[in-house]
Amino acid sequence: MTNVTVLGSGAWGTTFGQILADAGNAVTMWAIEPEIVADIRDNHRNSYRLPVVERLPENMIATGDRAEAVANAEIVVVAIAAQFARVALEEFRGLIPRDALVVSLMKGIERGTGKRMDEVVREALDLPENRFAAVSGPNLSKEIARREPSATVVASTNPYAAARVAQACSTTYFHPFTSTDVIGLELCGSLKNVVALAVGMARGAGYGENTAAMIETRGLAELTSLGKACGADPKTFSGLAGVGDLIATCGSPLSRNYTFGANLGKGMSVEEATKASDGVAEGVATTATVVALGDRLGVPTPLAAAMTHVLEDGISCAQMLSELFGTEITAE
Ligand SMILES: NC(=O)C1=CN([C@@H]2O[C@H](COP(=O)(O)OP(=O)(O)OC[C@H]3O[C@@H](n4cnc5c(N)ncnc54)[C@H](O)[C@@H]3O)[C@@H](O)[C@H]2O)C=CC1
Ligand SMILES: O=C(CO)COP(=O)(O)O
Repeated sequence: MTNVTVLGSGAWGTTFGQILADAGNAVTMWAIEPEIVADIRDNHRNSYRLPVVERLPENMIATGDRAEAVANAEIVVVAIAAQFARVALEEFRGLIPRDALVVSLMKGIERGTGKRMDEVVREALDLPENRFAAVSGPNLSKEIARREPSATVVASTNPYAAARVAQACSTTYFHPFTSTDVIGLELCGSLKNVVALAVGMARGAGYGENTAAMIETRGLAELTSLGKACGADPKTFSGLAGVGDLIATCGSPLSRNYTFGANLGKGMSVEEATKASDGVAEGVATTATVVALGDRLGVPTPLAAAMTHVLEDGISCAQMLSELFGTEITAE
């Protein structure tokens, strides 16, 4: 049994807390929202972010006090909306025990700095690389909350840390694999959200399988070239965190990114789609950062660029797809 604290009690944070509790750990949930803390603590529910679960496990408690939340933690898991991760984690600086591992579940890139979540978490907490791990894979929270079988990848440059975190979240229905490719894992999780926005948009506009397959395949190529230029292992992109997560996210209305895109495709504005979203659609903030990253590395990012025009200039799905094609005929 390990003492694990989860920072952020949204849909995925709470679901991951349930996995950790099912795996036999003592789980403490922390949230910035007092009503969520009270609901988990008093009712064993998170009716705000995860109503699909009738009763959360008994070995899962909650507090809104930062110092109390992490005082005895051996593993600290971070599941906060990516754009708020830095500011939220800076409040925990100096509070987390010196030997605790810190794990990011987040799938996004920080706007302004263009930094991945492994960089943001380590900077905010002043954390050495060997105490960091990231978890990413085809993990739609509502399915896993119902304990449907699924798998994920735990990556750390420290194989001991990856193995320890994988052990802590291994259950009969949730199977973690390990990896040392943190950069690849982070990029897969963040960039697939941009692809899911585009596929959702095409679906919302009424297009079928060919269009979806085209966006997914070209999106994967874009994600892989960017990843390679950043030093990622290309194998990661064909694994669970890459193709696996693309299949899950681009194919399911349970994905907030897919649904956000679908709402745009049906004619909603970005503001309307944001209001309609059931939680954070990380791809919205990540899209422009992908274009900037591509520009910096000299890697073309036509899909992210076309989606930036959707999000910033309101172009239609048909215009987005025609931008994606371009006018030049090239080798695949
Ligand atoms: N929902 C899912 O199926 C999955 C989500 N993820 C990733 O996990 C991360 C969290 O996702 P969800 O829990 O589903 O999102 P959510 O929208 O349900 O919850 C977001 C969380 O961020 C917290 N937050 C926002 N601003 C904050 C601040 N300033 N200080 C402290 N906390 C703050 C909220 O309180 C909430 O707990 C995202 O990066 C997402 O991409 C990864 C895998 C699966
Ligand atoms: O990352 C996810 C599934 O693996 C969840 O996707 P959304 O954030 O789009 O809901």
